[in-house]
Amino acid sequence: MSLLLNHPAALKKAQAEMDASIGASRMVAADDVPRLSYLQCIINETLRLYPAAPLLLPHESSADCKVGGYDVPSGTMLIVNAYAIHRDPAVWEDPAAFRPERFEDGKADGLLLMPFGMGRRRCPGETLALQTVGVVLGTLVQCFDWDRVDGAEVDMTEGVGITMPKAVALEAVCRPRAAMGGQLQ
Ligand code: HEM
Repeated sequence: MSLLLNHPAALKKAQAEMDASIGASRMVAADDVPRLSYLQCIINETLRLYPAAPLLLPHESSADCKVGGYDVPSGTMLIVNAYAIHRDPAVWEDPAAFRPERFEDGKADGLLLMPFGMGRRRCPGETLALQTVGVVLGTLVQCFDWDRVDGAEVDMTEGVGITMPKAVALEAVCRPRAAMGGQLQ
């Protein structure tokens, strides 16, 4: 929501997708999420810029191995900096920019996006998490018009932690959309 408030054109585009694919006679449901392609692009782009677990979880090598030419002995703690990988300018064009369109039409397929980790210890809750985020964000976009408080840019400064909190909690103004009145009673 913070990124959408700072990028009103993306918010309008998400709302238009919601209106075209679902309309106002019912609220977005879990099985709508897979076909809301722009909403998915927004979620991917948000998890790219602000992965909830920026260093994933610590891993330990179970055998001697080589990673990127470095010898890694068995029993070494390995930390993967997904935050840096997601902002690598060699991979992502204009990496600091919020641009959900970079994920449209499979354009980012094959690029290293790993907010849920990779391999055998990848997050087992990924499907549930993406479905839940899709329904919650989709509902907020479908049912309300959003504005920043006094028009001021939302502060995106990152706080400190194993997960990445916002340093300044989000405050925003929302108004029920007239067309959704029937659903919000
Ligand atoms: C947006 C939401 C979520 C994000 C961004 C997320 C991200 C992650 C990440 C980065 C890891 C570590 C992967 C690695 O180090 O390779 C992880 C592990 C894990 N996640 Fe999630 N997760 C989310 C939601 C969930 C949910 C909803 C569940 C359960 C219902 C869940 C259960 C787990 C478990 C059990 C592990 C440990 C897996 C293992 O070590 O084998 N996560 N998650």
